[in-house]
Amino acid sequence: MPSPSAKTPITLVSAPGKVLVVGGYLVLDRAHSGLVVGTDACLYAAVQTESKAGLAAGSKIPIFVHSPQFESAWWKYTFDFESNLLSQEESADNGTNGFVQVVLQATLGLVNQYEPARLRQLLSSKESKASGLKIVLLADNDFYSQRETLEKMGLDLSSESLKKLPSMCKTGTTLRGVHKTGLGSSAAMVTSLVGSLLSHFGIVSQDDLMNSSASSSEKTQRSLKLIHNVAQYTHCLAQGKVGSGFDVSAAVYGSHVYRRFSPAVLDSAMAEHGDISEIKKAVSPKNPGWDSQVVPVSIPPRFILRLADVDAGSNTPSMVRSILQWKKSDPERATAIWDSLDKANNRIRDLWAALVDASVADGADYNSAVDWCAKNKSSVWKSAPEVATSTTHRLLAELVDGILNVRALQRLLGENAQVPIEPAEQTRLLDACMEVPGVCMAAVPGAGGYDAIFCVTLGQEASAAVADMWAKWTEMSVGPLLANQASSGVRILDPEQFSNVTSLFN
Ligand SMILES: Nc1ncnc2c1ncn2[C@@H]1O[C@H](COP(=O)(O)OP(=O)(O)O)[C@@H](O)[C@H]1O
Ligand SMILES: C[C@@](O)(CCOP(=O)(O)OP(=O)(O)O)CC(=O)O
Repeated sequence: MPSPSAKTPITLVSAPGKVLVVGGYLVLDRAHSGLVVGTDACLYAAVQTESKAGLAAGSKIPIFVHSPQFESAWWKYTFDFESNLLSQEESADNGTNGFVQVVLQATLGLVNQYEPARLRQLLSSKESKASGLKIVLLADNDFYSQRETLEKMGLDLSSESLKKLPSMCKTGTTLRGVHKTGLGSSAAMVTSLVGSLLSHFGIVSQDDLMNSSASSSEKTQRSLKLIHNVAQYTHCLAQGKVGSGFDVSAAVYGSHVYRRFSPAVLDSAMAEHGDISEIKKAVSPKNPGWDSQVVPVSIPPRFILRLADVDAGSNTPSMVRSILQWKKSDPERATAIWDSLDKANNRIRDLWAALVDASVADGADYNSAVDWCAKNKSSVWKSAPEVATSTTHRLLAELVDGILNVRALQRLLGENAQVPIEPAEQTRLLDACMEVPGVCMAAVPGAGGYDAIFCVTLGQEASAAVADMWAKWTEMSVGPLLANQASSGVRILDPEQFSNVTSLFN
């Protein structure tokens, strides 16, 4: 008879997806910032310490990682706390998961530096049983295209159909084969896994991940910063490059205005990634080299962010390469476009802030302006007489001009660099979105291309009208996502509220 397993509570941590509303390309340079919105679609990492009979005593901790939504997605590792080395022992189809591997190696190495006794305790033999870690990774459906699943179920590509899918449903394919929707699965996965491991081993306290926000206590800020720094480092290592990091920052802090960190902060850790003491120094919240800035933003009341993927797909790294190459080859023209785009992007950020202020200063004016604009096309807002009398009405009309200006500059950049940032097919779709009454913003997020679009609508009716238009659009297949904007970043959840997660640990 095998002896029953002893288990610790499950530590469950989630991290949101992202939409870079404005700031694509510019945010790669610390001189400029980007406005990033976090979504209520999240990645989840659940960790449990499991002690089982039959595990060999020694210095190697067995780790089992499973992504049950994918085919062939489990990996077995051991972490040796004497040598600080992670080894992959076995996996489905001999596959690897570079992101998971790098996070486990660095985060367990750090736990072993901060609290060596915690890892050793795992293997201290109790009744001849040693312990291992079981980790389950899950994602909300919006991270991956559900087109094929809906097709197999005989359902159309609509929000109503998506709502019929079980939450965190199986994708029917592998991690390599899945079509992503652009919410940033790797950044959210890395952040949730770093957060759950650091929290499981008590390196950051669970309290710090409950209601954390950019305005929380100094101790909470330190915990978030540690998770941020480890997640940025491991994400860069797994990607093999140091990007702007806005996606990891959104996964940690939720919606904000982001200014990137100077890449030099990771030089030593990236160069000698085997040396855990260098990594510890690099990721320390006290390391002054982390100069990224996170300025929280509120999304104006009654704004609804709607997202869609267009299932054509663009290669962001190659677009980035081409844009930067062109920038180098034509610095004068590029600087002029960069400066204009920077101003246009900042204008959007300022208008959002002014609209939030206006909603507080005169709620009645705010609501009546939003009511009126929600029923009319954005092209007529600025010629309505209310522009002269209502602050909110004027700001909404300026926001429309603002996003049209951003789009025009993105097209100009694309034409100059010969990169399809807002290709003609997307222009036609976005123009049609702006024609729907109550739509105040529509553009391509992030790097642009054929990946996705976002719309900001005033209220549910406009949102439904946009979804209707997408369903009828024939030039490209427009797949709505269910996600909305959300304010929270990385956070700890009560596993009891997620029976679909806890059932995977039985
Ligand atoms: N649910 C998941 N479980 C395990 N790994 C995941 C999961 N989702 C994403 N990943 C990791 O992230 C990688 C995808 O990263 P990438 O291609 O950069 O996409 P994205 O742009 O969505 O971040 C996958 O190959 C895998 O290593
Ligand atoms: C070009 C960028 O500034 C923004 C890219 O944003 P996306 O949201 O398009 O990113 P992916 O999810 O990787 O496709 C590159 C960067 O900042 O890293």
